[in-house]
Amino acid sequence: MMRSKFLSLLIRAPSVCRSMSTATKLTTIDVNDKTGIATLTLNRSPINALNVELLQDLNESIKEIEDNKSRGLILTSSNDKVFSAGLDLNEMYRPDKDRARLLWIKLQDVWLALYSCDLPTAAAINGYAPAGGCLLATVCEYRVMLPKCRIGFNETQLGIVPPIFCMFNFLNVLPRRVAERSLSQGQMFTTEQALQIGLVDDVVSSKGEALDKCTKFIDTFAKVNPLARSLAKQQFRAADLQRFQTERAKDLESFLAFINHPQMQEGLGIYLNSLKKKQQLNAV
Ligand SMILES: CC/C=C\C/C=C\C/C=C\C/C=C/C(=O)SCCNC(=O)CCNC(=O)[C@H](O)C(C)(C)COP(=O)(O)OP(=O)(O)OC[C@H]1O[C@@H](n2cnc3c(N)ncnc32)[C@H](O)[C@@H]1OP(=O)(O)O
Repeated sequence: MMRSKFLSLLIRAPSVCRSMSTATKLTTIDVNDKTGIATLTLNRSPINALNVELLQDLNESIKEIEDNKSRGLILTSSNDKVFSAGLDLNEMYRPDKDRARLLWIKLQDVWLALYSCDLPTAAAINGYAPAGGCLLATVCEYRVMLPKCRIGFNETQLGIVPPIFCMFNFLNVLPRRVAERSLSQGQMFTTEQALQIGLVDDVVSSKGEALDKCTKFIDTFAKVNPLARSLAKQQFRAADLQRFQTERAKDLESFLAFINHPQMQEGLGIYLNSLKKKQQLNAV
């Protein structure tokens, strides 16, 4: 209630860029008054690892942007090196059962909200985007990336089976053969490789340019009837959405079974440790 009152006040404010930031600030929303486009920024320090709270916040922000009839949604990160490090591995290692369940449900919700989003969506990938980071980038309709970053679904490299929604995203973006190979090999692509295979649409040298490119992409729909555009998008995605709904419960149980497997736990522990060790080495 308070929140919507606050929002309506902001909407009337005559600023060029109005902020609809959520109270927790794990994501922020800025709506450009000139273009009507909302920029949704991931803002969980240090590396936008997707934990329950960030995913919950992301869901609320997507809904807020849709409800406020923005003209489009641009997803980006406040970190200048990492778009998102993917799922927070601490939620999966020695997990709290209820939180692990919630984590997966919230991830499914975010995917669903973006995959079926009425608005045109674009990702300004201003840093590394492994696994869940790649999921957020490839669920959008357009991607632009900064140089010297990496993107991809590295799950199989970690002994993890990529869920079906990773497959849906890749099949929307890449030729089937490339999608299958890169998912099953857990390939991570440099920015330049990603451009070459079509995983990203463009490469630019700054975040500002990335946001401009995303705005231009969304502007290409300016003269298209919004309902027709939205229904055409839904039509393309209907079969995936139907399959997702059919398999959603099973997908959740598979995830829980998978992360609770002793071998998976051992592997996760080693991997988490190696990430921490990397920092220790850097400090030497
Ligand atoms: C039906 C389905 C059935 C089964 C499916 C099962 C599982 C789920 C499957 C798929 C969905 C998605 C899965 C994932 O997203 S798994 C996460 C994969 N992510 C990664 O592998 C990224 C690892 N991180 C990195 O490569 C680098 O950290 C990064 C390039 C992102 C940033 O590098 P930078 O040098 O800037 O920072 P670091 O010093 O490396 O990290 C800082 C700090 O953060 C910790 N860290 C890093 N990544 C994670 C993470 N994903 N979760 C939690 N913590 C992370 C790192 O250890 C450092 O911590 P500290 O030393 O304590 O400061």
